[in-house]
Amino acid sequence: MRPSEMLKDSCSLEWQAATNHVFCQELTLGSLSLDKMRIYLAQDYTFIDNFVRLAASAIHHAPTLADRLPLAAFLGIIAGPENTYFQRSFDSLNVSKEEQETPSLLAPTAGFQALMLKAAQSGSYANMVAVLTVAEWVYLSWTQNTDRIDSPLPFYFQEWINLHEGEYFESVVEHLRTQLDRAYDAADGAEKATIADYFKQAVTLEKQFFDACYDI
Ligand SMILES: Cc1ncc(CO)c(N)n1
Repeated sequence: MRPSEMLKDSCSLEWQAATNHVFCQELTLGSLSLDKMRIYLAQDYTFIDNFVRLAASAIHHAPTLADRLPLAAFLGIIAGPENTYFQRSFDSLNVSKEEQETPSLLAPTAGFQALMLKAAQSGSYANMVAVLTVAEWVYLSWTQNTDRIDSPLPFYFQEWINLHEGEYFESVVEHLRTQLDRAYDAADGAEKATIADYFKQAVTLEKQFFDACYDI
């Protein structure tokens, strides 16, 4: 079995909770309250900032140019179309400049920030790709797990789905999983335990990140 599959299976309850979350179901059905979407997007924009920094560290630590380039190309999507998506959504949903730029961080957002920083500062490529793989694979999985409706969704729902499904995004997740598989295979016992810990913490935070939008 691929190490990435084994890591996923070792926290399957948390994985199911994150990838079948009511937030994702409501978003894809168009029934998600706009207040929850505003909270989510403002929190997630700070997640994206830390994701870009962690991905940049991973790009630096990847073994070869061939390993580096797919993540570098993906950062271009985040810096381009995904960033524009956030700006257009903030405008359309009337999220204030203050909420966009300096929202008070909810606990899972702060937790993710700390985990990403810790992974980057560990200097271990394996730890970095463990967190990055979870972030993208959980999103691919929820787009695959959710139901769709025939009538058109507002762009701030539809484009968030589009950014996390399809052939290109599947190739990003496959690249990250392959990087994680190799780094895990090359790790010793203690390092493997650390990688598994990063993986599970990230999955738990993904679930809590959605939960937090309902707690306010
Ligand atoms: C919290 C979170 N996890 C994963 C993704 C996917 O990039 C995201 N945008 N936000």
